[in-house]
Amino acid sequence: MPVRTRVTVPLQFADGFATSAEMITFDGLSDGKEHLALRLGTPGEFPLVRLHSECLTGEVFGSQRCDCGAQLRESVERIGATGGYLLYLRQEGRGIGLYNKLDTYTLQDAGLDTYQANRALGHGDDQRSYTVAAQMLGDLGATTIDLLTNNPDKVSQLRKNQISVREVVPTAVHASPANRRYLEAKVAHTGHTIALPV
Ligand SMILES: Nc1nc2c(ncn2[C@@H]2O[C@H](COP(=O)(O)OP(=O)(O)OP(=O)(O)O)[C@@H](O)[C@H]2O)c(=O)[nH]1
Ligand SMILES: [Zn+2]
Repeated sequence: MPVRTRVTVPLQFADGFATSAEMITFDGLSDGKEHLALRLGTPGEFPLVRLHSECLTGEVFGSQRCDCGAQLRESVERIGATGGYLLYLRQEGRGIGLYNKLDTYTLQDAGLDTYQANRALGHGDDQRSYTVAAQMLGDLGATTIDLLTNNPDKVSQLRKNQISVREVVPTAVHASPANRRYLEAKVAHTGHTIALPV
């Protein structure tokens, strides 16, 4: 499954941080979606990698209900400094899609947590598979990596798919009054390693 295109794109974030990324596309990804890899800095023997799941509300519009926008911004800078890859995975709403995610927000506003709301609408807690991410890393020749995440499921799924995760590097904690319940649910429910301030 080959790399299709590599093209350099200058980036500038809302806070002024500027860098550039090589954007990499792929032919024949197993789920047929347009996942994207960003090569940042100069990847060494053990590139720093983030599997980042799409969140249109958080990343495009700055929604404060989650930490996705801040994590994306942080990841680009940190990976660029170390050298590695950010895989931008088209897995909106932990795999249920944008409309379904917004439906779950209405239930969260009525008191359910993020996982209860998914289940109430007939979805799984987390429908993401990282098989395609492992395929992309294989194509990039990045099969022994350090992984930037607080999500233990990303680590275990990659390891089951022939990616050797040497070190798990936590992201910063981007807590705010608006996303605190969401982060607490992740810690309680899926064992995310997020040290929330008391
Ligand atoms: N269903 C649902 N999805 C959400 C909600 N809030 C955020 N998301 C989605 O959750 C995903 C977050 O992805 P990631 O940034 O990879 O976060 P993560 O799984 O916590 O893992 P790390 O950030 O690596 O620790 C994105 O696809 C968001 O769209 C929610 O309340 N409900
Ligand atoms: Zn989000």
